[in-house]
Amino acid sequence: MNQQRPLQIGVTGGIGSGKSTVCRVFEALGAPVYEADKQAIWLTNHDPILKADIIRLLGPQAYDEAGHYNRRWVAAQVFSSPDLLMRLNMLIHPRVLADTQHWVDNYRDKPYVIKEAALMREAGNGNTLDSVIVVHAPVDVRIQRILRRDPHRTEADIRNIINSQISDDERLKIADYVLFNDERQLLMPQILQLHHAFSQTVPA
Ligand SMILES: CC(C)(COP(=O)(O)OP(=O)(O)OC[C@H]1O[C@@H](n2cnc3c(N)ncnc32)[C@H](O)[C@@H]1O)[C@@H](O)C(=O)NCCC(=O)NCCS
Ligand SMILES: Nc1ncnc2c1ncn2[C@@H]1O[C@H](COP(=O)(O)OP(=O)(O)OP(=O)(O)O)[C@@H](O)[C@H]1O
Repeated sequence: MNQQRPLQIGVTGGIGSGKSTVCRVFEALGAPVYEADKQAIWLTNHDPILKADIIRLLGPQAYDEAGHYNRRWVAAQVFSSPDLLMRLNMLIHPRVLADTQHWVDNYRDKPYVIKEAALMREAGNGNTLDSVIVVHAPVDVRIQRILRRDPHRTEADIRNIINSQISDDERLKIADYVLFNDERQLLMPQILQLHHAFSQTVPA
């Protein structure tokens, strides 16, 4: 396919909805995937200006003795303080957005690329995305999945994170497509349908 740029597709969803699971399937189908949350963490450890900004915002405990970003401690601070979370987001997101644009340039020959992120249009990501997929699952199912996957988190921790994120109703409003990852509907056929559609669409 000879086109100037790939379609940029966002994948978002609440904690435990199945964003990463969905992205692994897109990847197996040949789509490059940018994992914004993971890349954000990488930047907190490798971008010295960001590191200094985070220490200024949260204090030296944001990094452990070896100088690594202290995710558990930071999570305890920001997921119980909307103001701190917003300030942390404001430090991290401009860097993630810039990093994404460089990344996309590597894939001009692909029909579409995927950007997985906890925050989507609410973090300004929407400006560069052609479509947003919301992965949706009921809260109770998500909590059970996270309790199984992350033994260090309690149900109260998970509910705190859910309350720090936009509501399911708000998230569904920004969706161009919804993937239902509940226990009733099969995920694969839904993903395959989107893969075929994106593979045939030429960006405007
Ligand atoms: C807050 C931090 C320390 C929590 O780390 P921890 O290892 O405990 O959790 P993890 O990263 O697995 O995230 C837990 C859940 O919260 C979501 N999440 C991550 N960051 C955010 C955020 N800023 N706002 C809302 N939800 C978020 C994740 O998608 C996941 O669903 C860490 O996620 C972080 O530094 N986040 C800021 C980076 C960011 O803004 N990511 C989004 C980039 S678009
Ligand atoms: N349809 C499914 N059936 C059973 N388990 C699933 C399903 N979808 C996801 N899971 C499991 O649920 C857990 C959460 O899924 P995943 O990590 O993909 O969610 P996420 O939205 O990326 O999570 P986070 O918000 O924490 O980044 C994982 O252990 C995953 O294997």
